[in-house]
Amino acid sequence: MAKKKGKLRAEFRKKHQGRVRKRDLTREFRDDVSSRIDDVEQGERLSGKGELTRRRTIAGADNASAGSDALQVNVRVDESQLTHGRVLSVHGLQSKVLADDGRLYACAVRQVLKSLATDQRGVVVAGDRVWFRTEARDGDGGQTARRADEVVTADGMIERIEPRHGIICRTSRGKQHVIVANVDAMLIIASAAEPGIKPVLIDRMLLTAAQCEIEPVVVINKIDLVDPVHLQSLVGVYASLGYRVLPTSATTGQNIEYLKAFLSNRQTALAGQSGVGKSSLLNAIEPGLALAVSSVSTENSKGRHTTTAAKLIPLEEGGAVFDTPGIRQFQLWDIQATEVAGLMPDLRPYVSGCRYPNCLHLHEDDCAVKDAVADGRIDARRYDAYCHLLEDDLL
Ligand SMILES: Nc1nc2c(ncn2[C@@H]2O[C@H](COP(=O)(O)OP(=O)(O)OP(=O)(O)O)[C@@H](O)[C@H]2O)c(=O)[nH]1
Ligand SMILES: [Zn+2]
Repeated sequence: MAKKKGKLRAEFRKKHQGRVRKRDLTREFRDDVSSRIDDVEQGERLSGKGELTRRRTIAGADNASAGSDALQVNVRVDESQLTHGRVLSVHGLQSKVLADDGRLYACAVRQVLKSLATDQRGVVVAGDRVWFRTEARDGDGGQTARRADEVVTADGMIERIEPRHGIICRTSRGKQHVIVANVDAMLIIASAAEPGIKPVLIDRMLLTAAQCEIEPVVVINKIDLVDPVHLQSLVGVYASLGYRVLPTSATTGQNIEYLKAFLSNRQTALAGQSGVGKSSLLNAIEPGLALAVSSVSTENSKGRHTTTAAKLIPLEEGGAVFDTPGIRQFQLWDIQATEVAGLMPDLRPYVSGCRYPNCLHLHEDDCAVKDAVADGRIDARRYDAYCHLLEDDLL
């Protein structure tokens, strides 16, 4: 059956020279591959059993002021015939998918999903939850570009991508590219010393987490190198804003068990500048990861900085972490100057009190945010960080 469909698909692709557009979804094609797609939002009924939803695939899926729309395709299929899994990584046209039963598959993506997405490159990303059809190994030869250390047991064809949450995007040449999806939490890792703590970096990452609607946890690693008393005021500021702050030490094991439990039921992205101890923390949490982590950290630096492939690493105790160079060196992405204050919980309550609706809270008169800084309701350091962020990155 799978083979027959594959053949039909190949014929159809050939006929349309590999490019299938929505208007090409004729009855002929749908009958051929039993693909029934229902464009619910545009009210354009093509058949009765599927849906095409327009969703924002931007950082912060529901953030009305950031980024552009992209099509995310949801083809409802008979799931009893399919296997469910998580995409660990994407290599060209192949995705490595971990099925719920622990088997690894090398999957291609059904052509109709690719053709209905606006950005074919981003049709499936690490972290995606997918339904796929398993295929015989000797099928259509989808066994290329597999790394030697990956034990892939079978091939598959991704038929459905579940709706995403927690999307992290990158903009290049004016286009949004989804890097990872279904990020439940973000560890914003700083170190108490070597390198010393940089609150501005923490603030930036907190902004991005807020924009992506991802739960942040501020981890202050290498706590063994300092007297914790010196960190009290900084920790106090973040804690008073409602952020979870966790002092850790990969060396002494402080709070490693807590972190382990936290990671065990989530998909978590790790962010933080080089040398703060991201790999060391992961190794402390799961010593068995040593190889995978050190192979990232010990590659020559050129290789390490040029790779942009996102990878989801499943953990023994459940949960998984994203290892993504692009997220490690967190930059501000796709944030407009006017939305920054609204993403900061301490500034947000005052924004509506400003005289000008588009107030940037810098040099404007009658600014409620500046008034709150002047009488101590907003921490001066946080306001200072806000001004730097705007002036250095966004204006
Ligand atoms: N004293 C102390 N040293 C630590 C701790 N965690 C990590 N280190 C050291 O800090 C250095 C950098 O640690 P890594 O784990 O490689 O840091 P990283 O954040 O993964 O760095 P990149 O891979 O460059 O992004 C290593 O020499 C570690 O031994 C800690 O809790 N305490
Ligand atoms: Zn203002």
